Amino acid sequence: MLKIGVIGCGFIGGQICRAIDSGAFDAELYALFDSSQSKALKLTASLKRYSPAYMRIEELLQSVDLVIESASQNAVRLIVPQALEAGRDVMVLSVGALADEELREKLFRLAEQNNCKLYFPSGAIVGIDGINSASASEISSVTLTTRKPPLNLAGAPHIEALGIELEKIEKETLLFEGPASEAVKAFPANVNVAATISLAGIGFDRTKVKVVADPSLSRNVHEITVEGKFGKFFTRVENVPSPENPKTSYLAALSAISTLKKILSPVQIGT
Ligand SMILES: NC(=O)C1=CN([C@@H]2O[C@H](COP(=O)(O)OP(=O)(O)OC[C@H]3O[C@@H](n4cnc5c(N)ncnc54)[C@H](OP(=O)(O)O)[C@@H]3O)[C@@H](O)[C@H]2O)C=CC1
Ligand SMILES: O=C([O-])CC(=O)C(=O)O
Repeated sequence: MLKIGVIGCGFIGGQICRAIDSGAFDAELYALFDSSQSKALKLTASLKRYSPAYMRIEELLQSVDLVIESASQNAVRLIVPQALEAGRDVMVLSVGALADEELREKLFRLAEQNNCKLYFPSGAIVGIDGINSASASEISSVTLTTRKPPLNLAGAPHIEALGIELEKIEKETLLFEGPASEAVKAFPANVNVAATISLAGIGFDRTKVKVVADPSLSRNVHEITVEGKFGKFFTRVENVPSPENPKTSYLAALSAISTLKKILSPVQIGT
């Protein structure tokens, strides 16, 4: 059985743990880590089948087969290189960290050198399958427009730096427009999806991102437009936000669970 260690026990980590705990996978939830030990212990106490140990990172990396990062971009920088050096496969949710070219190249090099897999789930968007297919030929443009209820953007460096008063936004307002490389730094907990799109498609500098605060919304909406030799496609998803962390959409957790299913399955559907 595949032994799994989850780093980050918030909304996505919790959903992944509960899915494994349901017994639906040929996998064992073996270890947890979170910067808040009490959060990890509370999660363990809520499980029925498994009782994952709370471990120091070094111990966790020596004990599991697959590491799932569902913590933060900082955790990717600190922990994922060590995980790959230890020969572990890694699923990364805080994909925005890979906008850093040096880190990205390091992770890809370590994965190759150590014969490890790096998995980036589709997250809160639909259309990564199409971008993957289209990228087998030429893609000319990719645009992501993310619309969220204003308060779901709270705490983002862009909002803090510009002193934007989110609670005073009364109509649809464009807050950011620029390349994915800048978007993921401006909104590290809101547009990791821009990084996933960049990795699948035409890179962080050519992928265009708009972030819009819209007080008429109750859902996190992501629209993607892709043009290339294949033609053109447009996707739009209206995501139910997590009640625990409304920046994050429920679909992001489901995509991680689905990626785990794909890893364990002999049958692979979709690109
Ligand atoms: N790829 C995608 O499509 C999506 C990606 N995400 C990203 O996935 C990640 C998880 O999201 P979500 O579950 O909603 O987040 P939560 O905030 O609910 O949970 C994250 C947990 O990880 C902890 N944590 C943060 N940094 C570290 C660290 N360095 N080491 C150990 N624990 C850490 C946090 O602790 P504390 O609260 O103390 O910081 C928190 O308990 C986030 O980075 C989020 O931005 C989210 C949605 C979509
Ligand atoms: O969950 C979402 O809607 C998207 C998100 O937060 C991210 O990509 O970081």
